[in-house]
Amino acid sequence: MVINNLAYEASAGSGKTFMLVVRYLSLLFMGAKASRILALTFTNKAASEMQERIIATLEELEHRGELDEILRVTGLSIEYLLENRQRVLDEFLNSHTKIMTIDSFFTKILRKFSLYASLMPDFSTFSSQHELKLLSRFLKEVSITNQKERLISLWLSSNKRLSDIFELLDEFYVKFAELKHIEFKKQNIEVFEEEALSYMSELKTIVTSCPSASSTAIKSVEAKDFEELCSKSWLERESLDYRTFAKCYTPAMDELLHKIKDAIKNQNRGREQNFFFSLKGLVDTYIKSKKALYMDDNELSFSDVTYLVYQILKLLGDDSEFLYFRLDAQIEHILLDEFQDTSILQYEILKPLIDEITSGEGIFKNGSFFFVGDVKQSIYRFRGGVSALFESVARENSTHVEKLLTNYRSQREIVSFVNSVFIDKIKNYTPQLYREAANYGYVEVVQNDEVLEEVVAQVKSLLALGADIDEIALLCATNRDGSSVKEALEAENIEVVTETTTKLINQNSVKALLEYLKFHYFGEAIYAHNFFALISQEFRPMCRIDFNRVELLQVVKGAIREFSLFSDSFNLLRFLDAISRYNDIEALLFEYERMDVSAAASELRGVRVLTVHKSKGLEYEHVIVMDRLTKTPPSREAVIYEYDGLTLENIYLRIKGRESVDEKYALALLKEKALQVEDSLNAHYVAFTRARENLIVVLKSKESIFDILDLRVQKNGVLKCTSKEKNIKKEFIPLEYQELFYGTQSDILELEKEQEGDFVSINFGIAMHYMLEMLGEFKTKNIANAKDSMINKYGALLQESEIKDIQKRVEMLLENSEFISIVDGVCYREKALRYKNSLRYIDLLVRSKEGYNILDYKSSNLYMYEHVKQVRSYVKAVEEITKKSALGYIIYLLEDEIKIVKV
Ligand SMILES: Nc1ncnc2c1ncn2[C@@H]1O[C@H](COP(=O)(O)OP(=O)(O)OP(=O)(O)O)[C@@H](O)[C@H]1O
Repeated sequence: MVINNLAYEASAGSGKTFMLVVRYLSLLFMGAKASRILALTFTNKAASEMQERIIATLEELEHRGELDEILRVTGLSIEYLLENRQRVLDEFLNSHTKIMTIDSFFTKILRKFSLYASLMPDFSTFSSQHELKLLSRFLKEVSITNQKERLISLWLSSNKRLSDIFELLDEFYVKFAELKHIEFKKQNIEVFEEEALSYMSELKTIVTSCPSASSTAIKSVEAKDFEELCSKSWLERESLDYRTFAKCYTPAMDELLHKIKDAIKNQNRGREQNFFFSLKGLVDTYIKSKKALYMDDNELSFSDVTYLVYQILKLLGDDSEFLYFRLDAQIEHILLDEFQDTSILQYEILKPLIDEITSGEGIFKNGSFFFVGDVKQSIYRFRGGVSALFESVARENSTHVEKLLTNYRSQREIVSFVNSVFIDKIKNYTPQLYREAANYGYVEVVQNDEVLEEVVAQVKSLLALGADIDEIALLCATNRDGSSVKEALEAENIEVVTETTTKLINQNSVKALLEYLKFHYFGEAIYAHNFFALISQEFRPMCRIDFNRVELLQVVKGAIREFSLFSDSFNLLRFLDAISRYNDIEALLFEYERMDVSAAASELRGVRVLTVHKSKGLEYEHVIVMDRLTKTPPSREAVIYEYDGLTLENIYLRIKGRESVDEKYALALLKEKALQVEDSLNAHYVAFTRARENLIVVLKSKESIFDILDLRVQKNGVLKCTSKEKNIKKEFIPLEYQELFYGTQSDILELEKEQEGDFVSINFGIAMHYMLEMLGEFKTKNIANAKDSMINKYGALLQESEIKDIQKRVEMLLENSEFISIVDGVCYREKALRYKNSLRYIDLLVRSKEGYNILDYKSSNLYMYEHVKQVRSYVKAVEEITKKSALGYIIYLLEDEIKIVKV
């Protein structure tokens, strides 16, 4: 039976994702609505793959391993499942599913409650210039607030690059909630420096006054400044009674040694306080710059989104139920993948939702909570993932935790090899069992300092043995190594698939659709020709589509249908899903290059070259894991964060040699090093467990990243490549695709649907809106300027008579006393206009003493019913969010009258 509150903490390849899909399908078969199941992953790739896995499992249910598990979990009969499979699939494909990344989910929450953060709901998370803009704003702000000195001293005192300081600011910003309890005070560190130097001079006196002191001893106690003093190697010692000072040693020297160490320790601590004090001060400025950026440009990074959602949650305090009320109304079941990578902040945000479900007191009494993860695969500590969270969340929610003991992915040789390598390395490692049928497999550990050559030779030998090229993966440590491998393989005419080639936007079908959209937007014939070339069809003239009348998603769906672009089904589904996240055609066309969505794996050809981090959750028949091509750079992190379980206990400034004078710091450093080792072990564990049949590890003889594993050169099992029947592409069944529905803007700010045949031109409407925006205050004296701005921008698209007409309508508006009284208050104008002319959101929001007025301008009253519906939804949204009363008005600026309709 379904256990409502369940987690799987299990090793790689044991079927966690498998169980997640089983869970999802079991819920569907038991009657849960797909729109009420929230399934969160960490990457877009994982989200798309889960979606596809659900579809594929339903399509091939009778042949899938999942079937038995669904039967076990649901207690339903096989006949029932098979009879209902098509219905469940149809419902799934036609519902607003909620399978997405945790970042997208938070973005949806923020859109819904954006007014709490003084944001418009149409903020963007895509801008390619975001970091640069932030840096320039921050520097400006630093200069205005006279903090240049502070920034420079911080920069100098940490020996860091400016970009490192920037990274630190961001770290502090992300960890703001965890850092709250730690205080920093400015200190005078010179006293400690003087103190240390004066003890040093006493020490020097002792040594130099000893006639038998060696010249080395005398040189050892010379220091012209504090810095030189700190570089003395004898500071690492507990006593000076050793070779260098053998001839002049007295116990008084040790007393001085400890006094010097203490003074250095205090100086270091003071320096640390000053550093963090300055940093914290700058963090405020940094946050201010961030806020300015998202207020002015409506642009946010994902960490801003998480930060703001958290802030809203705290702001609402006990009222936070309100925040979740509307979400809860839609979410009945929560499924979380790769839970070990969840950060504390992310969990804090999810917690009220989980609490509601696990307490059984929400709207849905039968809600369920399910999460899977493997602490051994936690490799995102640098992003704030704290693996201890898994255990603590399970405890806190009284979650039933189960293990999965058998590896369903790999052959015996690989399972045994992994067990033998990690049993003594990873804490609490439980050896995995292997499937009965998995009696084969091959593992080779090969040492060759010519790593690239070896890797290419290995790939060639796999191919010669008949390996399917799409089933060979090469895992490397860095992107740069990936590029080198790619070049080396391509030089041998071996096809390669890398992250760039796997980008969705680089797939032919998607490229074609983008060209299609460009043609309809820009009107250049070249795009139309490109489109037909990419879909291998003969050119034929097309009528241009007006994006103000037809939704972007409909345009793309229309093109897929009209040109029968069904062969690349999964990529097209991914594309449809991805574009539903863009506000409008401009946002898509100007930012699609940053679209972080990868192509469906089944559609690509070549050896997969990817970093270990990117290989998480994936599996391949043949895996080659290679050593780093260059030396591992030393850790550059300036700050050490010391955690006790989930609590950030302390933070330290990394100072060279500090560990020999400060025990607390030395302990923290040790802990940090142990964690780094753990990270590396986990990364190797992830890498080795990706293989199904054959695993080859290529290592260097010196400075190998695998040194911590004590690997020995070996060959186990027999290298075999069974060439399987290639996936024959199935006929694509046209899907009735619907925009994935996350309950955000679409329900609050329903898209305006202007229909064909509007009698005034779209350009006319756009230009009129623009002029109204440019007007600023609603005063007649502003008309001339606003008109000029409008002509500047839209003059070329308008007839002279239309310009006059617009001016006349605006003048009439400003003479209308009812309008003037409605706009009496603080006015917030449509920000999305930056992206040109979007008519979708609230044109004007007026905050008055009584509440809010929402105004929507229209140049024609042909679609009054639609308009009223739309503005009503705005009113409802604003009232709900602000808890103040709101009134909606449609302002018709008609040819010869102003008509105001109150909704
Ligand atoms: N009960 C099962 N019966 C049949 N096949 C299974 C079962 N569980 C898992 N598998 C298969 O084993 C492979 C590994 O499963 P899955 O990817 O779910 O493991 P995982 O625990 O999520 O791994 P990782 O932690 O490495 O991401 C998949 O090919 C999956 O289809």
